[in-house]
Amino acid sequence: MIVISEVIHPVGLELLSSFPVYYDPDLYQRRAELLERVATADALIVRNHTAVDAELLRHGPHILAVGRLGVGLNNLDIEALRQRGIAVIVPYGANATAVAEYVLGSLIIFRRHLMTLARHTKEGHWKRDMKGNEVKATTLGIVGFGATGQAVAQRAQALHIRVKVHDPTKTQMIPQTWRSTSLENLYAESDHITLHVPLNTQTFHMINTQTLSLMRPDALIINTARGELVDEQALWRRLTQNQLAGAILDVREHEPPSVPDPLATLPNVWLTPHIAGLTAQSQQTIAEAVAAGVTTALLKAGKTP
Ligand SMILES: O=C(O)[C@H](O)COP(=O)(O)O
Repeated sequence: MIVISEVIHPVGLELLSSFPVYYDPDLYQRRAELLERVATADALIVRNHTAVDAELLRHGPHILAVGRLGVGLNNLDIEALRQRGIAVIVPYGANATAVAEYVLGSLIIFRRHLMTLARHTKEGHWKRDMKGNEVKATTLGIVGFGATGQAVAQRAQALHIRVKVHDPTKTQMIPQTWRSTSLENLYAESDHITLHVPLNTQTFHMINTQTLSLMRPDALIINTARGELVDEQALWRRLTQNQLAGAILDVREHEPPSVPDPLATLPNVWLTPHIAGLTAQSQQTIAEAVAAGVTTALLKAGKTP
């Protein structure tokens, strides 16, 4: 039995249809039932809401493979999975284009004030005095140089944006002209900063009062990675002191954020519901890759459809 506890593109269900599948896109919300369901599971397929931890693995003694319909792994206890010898299927890079297009698209729209102008114009105004800025010759600081950071850098270069990258785990892969001497310098030099690192103990609240103080007052922060990378209270303080141009946040410390949401009241903060990586194309590619990976893992373990 393959248990799928969060939403998957239909192509994934089709590809897995030769195996018995239990699919409930809301199952992650009912933990007790999920723990019962995994008792007979050979494989589990999740997005970012299902905590695949020691407790779940205890309840799923037969699990051979875990498929992740995305690339962030902070909801998976990787060490526990490794100890059990469970195959972890991750479609690395499959939503990099989606995220990179979101980052560059929203950056241009923000710097040209296009959301405000489109609203004003529909309201009957003809306001031609709100001059936007070009992104050409500005500096984009990219934190993290995995598949997504690389996709952002390539597109930024095509737009004649100066690219600065910091990723101590991939220094040799970063072209010399893109390398930032330190994270502090990247923060200080960038007109726009975009985060593409995983959430872990080192990256939790990496954007905080101290690091925000290094940034220029006209800097824009874009976070499409994980909400917990940003100390939202510190960000709110910085924004309300007019010490930052704005923030584009696709991910939040709590999802959905609790109401009232102080950040939502600020006009220079744009919020989207964790969709930067979600396009028709990325979801299809991800489902195909995870279905193929889970199938291979099950066949290898002698589980025939
Ligand atoms: O980790 C990811 O790839 C993105 O945050 C999307 O996550 P999701 O597919 O679990 O929604």
